[in-house]
Amino acid sequence: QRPKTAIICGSGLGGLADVLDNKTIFPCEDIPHFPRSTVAGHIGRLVFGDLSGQPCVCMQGRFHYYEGYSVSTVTFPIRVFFLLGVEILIVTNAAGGLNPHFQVGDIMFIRDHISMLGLGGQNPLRGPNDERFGVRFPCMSDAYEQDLLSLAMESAQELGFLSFVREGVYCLQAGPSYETIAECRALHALGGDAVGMSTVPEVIVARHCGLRVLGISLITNKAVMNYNSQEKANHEEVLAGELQLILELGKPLHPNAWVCIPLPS
Ligand SMILES: O=P(O)(O)O[C@H]1O[C@H](CO)[C@@H](O)[C@H]1O
Ligand SMILES: Nc1nc2[nH]cnc2c(=O)[nH]1
Repeated sequence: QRPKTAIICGSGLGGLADVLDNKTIFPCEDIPHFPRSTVAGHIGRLVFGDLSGQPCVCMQGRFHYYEGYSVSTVTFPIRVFFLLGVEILIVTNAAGGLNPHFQVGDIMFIRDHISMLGLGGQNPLRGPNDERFGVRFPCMSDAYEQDLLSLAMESAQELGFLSFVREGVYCLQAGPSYETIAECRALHALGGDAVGMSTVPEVIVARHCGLRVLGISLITNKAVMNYNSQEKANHEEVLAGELQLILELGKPLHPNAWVCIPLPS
């Protein structure tokens, strides 16, 4: 059965694919033209299976611009999903919290994004437009679908997760270095609630070809905003994020728990 939903697992969040039933797994290196995953916490394989009885594909490990790939290579899998018949894309990521009210372990449903890469000219749709996928000038004011966001909020409420579920604006910076204190302050002043190095190019390509998008950030660390702080962003802490959330939620974990994934039928 062809998947209707694709889920991209963020840093350290590949465990999400473990909850699929009837799994069929393809390593990315066996798929023609797919990039290779080079980052710790990104296994690099496509896992097909059923989530709550619905056919899904999970990309266990994504590709990033800072790995040396162009933004169009990073987003190649999205077009493959589209051609497979996927209609809904759920993008997840690990992100640093810019909003002072956010805590480590919070889940942020993405309301909107600010792309430092995109504003700087690195848009995955740059170049000749392939009309088979979408229009030359796609709208992005509705990039993150309100209905999916409301559904996600309802699921979070049903699961009793509202105390640590937020909504906010995700900022993309190119990486791989983490932000300076001044950059964190600037991104927050611009309206950013969380910062990371992924997701936005995937969302742009998904919206171009008409996929419905739900974006979810797991706040794995608080961005350092103050020169007196001794905190230092590091990838080990980012990868521990899922563990932190599992501890917070307690066990046994609801199969869809950490992201409250709503799958519209
Ligand atoms: O966005 P994902 O892939 O979840 O990973 C985030 O975590 C890594 C940095 O620790 C960066 O790759 C950043 O983008
Ligand atoms: N850029 C960036 N990416 C992250 N991914 C997880 N945490 C962070 C962070 O603080 N900054």
